[in-house]
Amino acid sequence: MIEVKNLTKIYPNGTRGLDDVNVDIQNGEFVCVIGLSGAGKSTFLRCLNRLNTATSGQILIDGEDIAFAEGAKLRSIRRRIGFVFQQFNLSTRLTALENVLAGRLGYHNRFVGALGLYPQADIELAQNALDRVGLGDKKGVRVDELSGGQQQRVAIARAVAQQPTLILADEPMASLDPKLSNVIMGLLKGFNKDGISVVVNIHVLELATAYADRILGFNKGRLVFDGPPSALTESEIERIYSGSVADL
Ligand SMILES: Nc1ncnc2c1ncn2[C@@H]1O[C@H](COP(=O)(O)OP(=O)(O)OP(=O)(O)O)[C@@H](O)[C@H]1O
Repeated sequence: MIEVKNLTKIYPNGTRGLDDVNVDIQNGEFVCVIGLSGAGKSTFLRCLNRLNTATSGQILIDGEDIAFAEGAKLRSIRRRIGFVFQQFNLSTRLTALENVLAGRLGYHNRFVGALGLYPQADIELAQNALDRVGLGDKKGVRVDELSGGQQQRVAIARAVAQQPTLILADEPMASLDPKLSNVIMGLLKGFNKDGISVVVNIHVLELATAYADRILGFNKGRLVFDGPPSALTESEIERIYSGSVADL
């Protein structure tokens, strides 16, 4: 369970990326985060796994506050959180399997990755993850020879190979042909059904309402909606999307 309390992020230039956000996310939930560009969706996700550090507040993951954790404590929490980026963040000169194996790095010392000395159990886990995203036959292919959609599926397999309790996905379809949106959301939903909590930033409202158990709506760094898709009335949608992008 994730408990976010009074989370505020003020960037060095004074922008409030997050403004006093309070939210609990239960184990196994599929949460979609919506809002205009600049509303704070990425800041929220990046604070949850500490790619960004908040200015104040708490982030309790299973009771442990990670908002300002460092060193071994941060590493041990982070390895159970998979992150899927808009731009995939793969090592393009490595194969699909090597990229997925990188999801295991948090479990080993630094020589294992550098020398490619992954245990057989990791190789099987990575192969299974690639099979689950439908790319088992591409394991030996360099990822720069794969399509964007295939690369994002490799990135999802890497996150899954971490054996995470939580996957965070920051606009995972934004760099892809819209036709692939349902493929990516479907994969995330499948892993969610296995018990992994999923939080996805998404700008397509119809996809958010189709897949989410719960929607979080941000506006100018503030959480202005928290509820199931069925509670997302026209007036709530207006509240979430009020203000122009230029104001933010
Ligand atoms: N590194 C930074 N330095 C200063 N301001 C930043 C930084 N990163 C984000 N911001 C600002 O913080 C606010 C929230 O940005 P954030 O990227 O979290 O929004 P978002 O909802 O994810 O938008 P998008 O959908 O465009 O990615 C915006 O006003 C943005 O300009």
